Amino acid sequence: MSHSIQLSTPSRTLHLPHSPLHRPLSSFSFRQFPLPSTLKYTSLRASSSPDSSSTSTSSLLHSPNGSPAEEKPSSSSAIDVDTVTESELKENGFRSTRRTKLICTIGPATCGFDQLSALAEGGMNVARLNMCHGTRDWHRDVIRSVRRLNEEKGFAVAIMMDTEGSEIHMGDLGGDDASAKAEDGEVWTFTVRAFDASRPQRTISVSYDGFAEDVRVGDELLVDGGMVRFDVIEKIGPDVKCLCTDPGLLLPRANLTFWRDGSLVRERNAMLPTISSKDWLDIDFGIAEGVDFIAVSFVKSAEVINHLKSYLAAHSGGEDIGVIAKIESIDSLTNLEEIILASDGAMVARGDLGAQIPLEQVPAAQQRIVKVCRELNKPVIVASQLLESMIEYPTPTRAEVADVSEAVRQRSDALMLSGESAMGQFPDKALTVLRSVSLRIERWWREEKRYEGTPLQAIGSASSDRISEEICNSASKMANNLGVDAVFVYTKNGHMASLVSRCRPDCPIFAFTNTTSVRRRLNLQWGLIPFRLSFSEDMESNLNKTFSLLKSRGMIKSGDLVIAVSDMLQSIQVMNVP
Ligand SMILES: Nc1ncnc2c1ncn2[C@@H]1O[C@H](COP(=O)(O)OP(=O)(O)OP(=O)(O)O)[C@@H](O)[C@H]1O
Ligand SMILES: CC(=O)C(=O)O
Ligand SMILES: [K+]
Ligand SMILES: [Mg+2]
Repeated sequence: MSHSIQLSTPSRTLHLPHSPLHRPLSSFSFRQFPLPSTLKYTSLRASSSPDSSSTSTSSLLHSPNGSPAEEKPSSSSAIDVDTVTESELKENGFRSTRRTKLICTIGPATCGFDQLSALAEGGMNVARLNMCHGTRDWHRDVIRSVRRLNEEKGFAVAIMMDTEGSEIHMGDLGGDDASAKAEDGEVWTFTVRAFDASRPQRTISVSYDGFAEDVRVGDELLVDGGMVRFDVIEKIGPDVKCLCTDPGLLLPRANLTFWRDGSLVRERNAMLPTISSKDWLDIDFGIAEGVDFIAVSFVKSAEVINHLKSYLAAHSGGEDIGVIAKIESIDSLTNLEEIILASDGAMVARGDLGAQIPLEQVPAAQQRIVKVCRELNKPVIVASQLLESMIEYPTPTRAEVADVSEAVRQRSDALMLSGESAMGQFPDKALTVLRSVSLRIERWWREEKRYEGTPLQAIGSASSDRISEEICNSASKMANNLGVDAVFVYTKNGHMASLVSRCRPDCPIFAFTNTTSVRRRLNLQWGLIPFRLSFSEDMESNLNKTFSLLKSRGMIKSGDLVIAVSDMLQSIQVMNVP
C-alpha cells in the first residue's frame, strides 16, 4: 500500500504524513481509475461498497418519500446557479467567493419583489419571516415573491419561518404608530385590557393575561431586553403603572421581561408552552407554503424539537423542513448540547438572550454555542443588533463592525439582519456591510494562511458515516495543504456537503445536488456554493459533465485544481480541470 497520492501533474507526488488516511486502516486502499482521455486523476477509495455510504445522521436533508414534483430536475444537461455567483466566479475567481452566509429578516422595508430582488443580488442567502409580526397573507406574499425570484433568476434563497413563541410581549401600538417614545420619569400603563379604538395615551397592551397578577410592585420591567426600562410602582386591577427609568423607543410587539431582586422572574415562562397554539397554526401555514426552515423561539429542551420534528415528518409530505433552535433563554443554555443535537441548526438569538442573562455574559455564550454547533455539525446563526445603528444611519459604528468581524472570525455559518432589513432605512447598505466585512476577514485568513486548526471530534457512529467524515476531514486538509481552487462535493441529501463545510477549508466548496430544496437548504451553511445538477452514480461522467458545463459558462478554467468527494463513492479525487 502506497502512502502517497499521485496528482495528475506527474512531477508532483504528495506525502501527507499527518493525514488521518495515513493511519494503518486496512479497509482503505488506493485504486487507479481507468483514465478517460480528457481527464487524468488518481483516486483514493474506501473498499466499503458505495451503497454503504449511509448518511443516516442527516435528518435535515434526508428525503424519505422521494421528491415532490417541483423538485424534479428540469433538464439533465442544465446546471442551476444564480447570476450573482456566476459573475462572482467569472470576475474574481474561486478564492474570493464569500464563505459566511447572510440572512435578512423581511419586513415592510423589504417585502416588495424589487426589494427582495435587490437583497438577493446583494448576497441574501436566507430570508427570515418573523411570525411575531404581519399577517399570514402578508407572509404568503413574501414567500411567493422569493420563490418567483428563485425561479426567474436562479437564486436558491431559502425561507426561514421564525415562530412567535409564548413569551410575554407588548401588543401593537394601534393606529399608524410605528413606535412610541418613553421619556425618563414618565408613568406608563401596561395593561392586559385590549383597546377597541385608539390607544389611550402612555398605555401599552400586554399579550399575556396573567401579567397583572404575576408582576409585583418593585419589579423592574425590561422592554426589548433592556432597551427601555421601567419600575413597577402600582397595580390597579388589569393595569400596571410603571415609571420609566431608562428612556427609549417602544416598538410594536416588543418582548417584555421582568426582574425581581436582580434576577429574571422565570416561574411564569416555564408554564407557557414553547410552541403556542398560534405557533402550531403558523407551522401548518409554513408547511403548506413550503418553507425550508422553522426557527423555534425560546426553546427550553430537546423534547420540543423532537416533538416538532415528528410533527413535520408526519405532516410535511416528505418535504424536509429544517428545525433551528433559537438559543435565547437560560434553559436553552442549560440544555444546550442536547438541544443542538436534536436540531438541524441553532441561532444565537442575542436580543432576548441579553434580556435573560447579564449582557456581559452574551459574548461567551455566543462563543460556546458556535463551538458546540461546529462539533455537532449543525449550522449556526449569529443574530440581533449586528448593525443596529443602521436602522437609522447609513454607516455602521466601529463597534458594530468589530462585532460582525468577531462572528465571522468564529466561523459561524451565518449572520442575520433583523430590524436593519425589516424596517430600517438602509437595508441594502446594511447587507453590503455584512458582505464586505465577511469578505475582508475571509481574505485576511487567506493572506495570513490562518486555516481552521480546531481538531473535530467524530460525530457518526456507523462505520460508513465515520468513513464519510474522515474523507471530508482529509479532503479539507488536502485542500488547504495543496492550495486547491475548490472542493467539489456531489451530494443527494446534503450530508456530505455539510461534513466538508464543517471543516471550514480554505477554498470554496461547490456543492452539487439534484434537488432544488436541498440546494436551498445548503445555502445556510458556511462556504457552500450550492448548484442543482442532475448526476449519476458514475463519478467520472459527473465530473466530465460538471467541468464542461462550468467551463462553458466561464466559471472554471483549464488547469484549476479541484478535489472531489461524493455520497456515491467513498473516494477523494484530486485533479486539474482538463
Ligand atoms: N413582518 C413584519 N412586519 C412588520 N414589522 C416587522 C416585521 N418583521 C420585523 N418587523 C420589525 O422589525 C423589528 C425587528 O425585527 P425582529 O425580527 O428582530 O423582531 P423582534 O420583535 O425584535 O423579535 P425576535 O426576538 O423574534 O427577533 C421588529 O421589532 C418590528 O418592528
Ligand atoms: C432573533 C431573536 O429572536 C432574538 O435575538 O431575540
Ligand atoms: K420570533
Ligand atoms: Mg427573540
